[in-house]
Amino acid sequence: MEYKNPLGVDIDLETGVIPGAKKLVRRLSDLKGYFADEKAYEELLKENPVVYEVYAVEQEEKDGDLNFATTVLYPGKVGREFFFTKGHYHSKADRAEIYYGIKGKGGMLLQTPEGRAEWIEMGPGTVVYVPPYWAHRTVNTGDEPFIFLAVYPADAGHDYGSIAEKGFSKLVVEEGGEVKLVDNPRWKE
Ligand SMILES: O=P(O)(O)OC[C@H]1O[C@](O)(CO)[C@@H](O)[C@@H]1O
Ligand SMILES: [Fe+2]
Repeated sequence: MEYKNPLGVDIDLETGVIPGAKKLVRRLSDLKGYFADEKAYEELLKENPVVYEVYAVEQEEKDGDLNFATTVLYPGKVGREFFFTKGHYHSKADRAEIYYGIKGKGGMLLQTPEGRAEWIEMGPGTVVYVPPYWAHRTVNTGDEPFIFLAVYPADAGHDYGSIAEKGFSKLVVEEGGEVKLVDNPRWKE
């Protein structure tokens, strides 16, 4: 038997950086078609801000193993809609996931393939259980970076397809200084 070596790393709780992790950067241009307000998107694209960064420690895609990653999701809006991660189902749809809030303020938007949406507020210390089959997207509803940890099966994979095409059934927007969930006009089952 070949055993893997255990690993301990210290997440920088201020910046979300995991030393030695693989870094991925997603700018606004990587989120084309994702935001409802296309005019506001084109306008902000001139600056093309970084929307989020991911620091991932990933294993081979094998049954039984675990990956983990921090995400630093920056504050901002496209029109009324708060900055978010792309969001995905898992390629192996029955794989679950755990999120843990580290810093800042936000939430998770989840939905079933039929479009039943749930919103869970997140702050430092919040644990979110993402059950099998639920798509998940995190949203920054605050004015500082929203940082969290995700732990997910190494063979879960990311299925971005349907979310990229039609989004979630709800949009997370600012209305009169408050966070509101409204129907996404582009959503269809
Ligand atoms: O993969 P997305 O939807 O862009 O969101 C990024 C975050 O979600 C994960 O894919 C985990 O579900 C992580 O890699 C990262 O924390
Ligand atoms: Fe996931």
